[in-house]
Amino acid sequence: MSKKRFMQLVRGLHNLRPEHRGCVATIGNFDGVHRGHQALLGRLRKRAVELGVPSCVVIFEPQPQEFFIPSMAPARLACLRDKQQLLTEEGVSHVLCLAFNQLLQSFSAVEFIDRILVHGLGVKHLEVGDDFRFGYDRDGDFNFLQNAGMSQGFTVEAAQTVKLDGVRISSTQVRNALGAADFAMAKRLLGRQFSIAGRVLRGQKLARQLGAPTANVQLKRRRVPLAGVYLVSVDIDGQSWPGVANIGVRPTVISDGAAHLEVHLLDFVGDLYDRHLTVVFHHKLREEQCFASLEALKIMINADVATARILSCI
Ligand SMILES: Cc1cc2nc3c(=O)[nH]c(=O)nc-3n(C[C@H](O)[C@H](O)[C@H](O)COP(=O)(O)O)c2cc1C
Ligand SMILES: Nc1ncnc2c1ncn2[C@@H]1O[C@H](COP(=O)(O)OP(=O)(O)OP(=O)(O)O)[C@@H](O)[C@H]1O
Repeated sequence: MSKKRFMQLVRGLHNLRPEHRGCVATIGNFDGVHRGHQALLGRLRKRAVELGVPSCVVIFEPQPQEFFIPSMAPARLACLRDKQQLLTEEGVSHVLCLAFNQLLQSFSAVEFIDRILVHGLGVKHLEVGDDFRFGYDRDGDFNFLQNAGMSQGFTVEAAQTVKLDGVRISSTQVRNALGAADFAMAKRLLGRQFSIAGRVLRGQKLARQLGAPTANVQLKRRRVPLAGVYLVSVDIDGQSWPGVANIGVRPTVISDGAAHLEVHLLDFVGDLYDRHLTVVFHHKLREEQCFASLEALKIMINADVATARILSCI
């Protein structure tokens, strides 16, 4: 059954309207919306129904680690658009996206509760994970929230940790699985296959000369948790095509130094510019390499395509 729903994105406290107030809420990065997040969101949904109020997820953009030390921040599993999509599928009524900046990072736990939860959202109930911490120096925890809730008129509950094979599911664990090209493990942690979605941009048109036209999927400088050449399938308007994808800086050709996602769809004829694609990753074929010539790169890409045909049985 399709879970297609409507969700409203509210950017910044100043855009909150009276109808957003009096909700049940949760807070966090929700990068990738893995199975731990999904369990928490299930509880949130249930509470919203019981209390007859909307549900709200408070997220930050950039994510706090990206604000503090951008170069050390982990790769993103999901950009804001992906999170919006995934949280919509989880039945969230609205997402409050706060800019994580100097001001927000300076909020003490008391200020955070006061300004965001009480004055901003008029929260009735808060659902958090049992390890949740917040506020300047992460000095607010579950007990702190519960005490604040008792004096400010909201309830707080902690969701039990969701584990897989005895280990707490986390965005970090998903990134590690992807880094190791363990797509089966990533699927078990996410509850779905890992994919990257984006619009097709115009490339340098070199790929045609290499015998494998590619769709360049926009990454908007987002750091992704994969690098190398992969067997993929590509969803376009409900149809799925097998393909090979490269994520990397393309050392063989003159490039801008940024990571690109390029995908060649097997046996596809047509124009993909400006279309929105979802690239689903299945298997790592090899690392990206710097070849001595375009001819050598062409031979390797042909070999990648041949391997992909064998693996996807076409
Ligand atoms: C399956 C596949 C494998 C690739 N492997 C490499 C590689 O190992 N090294 C590299 O420099 N570029 C690699 N590329 C990227 C090509 O250099 C790139 O597709 C080409 O430069 C065309 O770019 P354009 O689409 O901007 O014209 C690969 C591309 C594909 C589709
Ligand atoms: N496995 C889990 N079980 C239950 N709750 C979880 C689980 N993982 C995260 N949560 C809760 O979901 C909310 C959002 O978590 P958040 O995305 O910030 O962290 P995370 O998934 O643990 O990722 P990271 O690896 O980056 O710490 C928090 O309240 C957190 O406690």
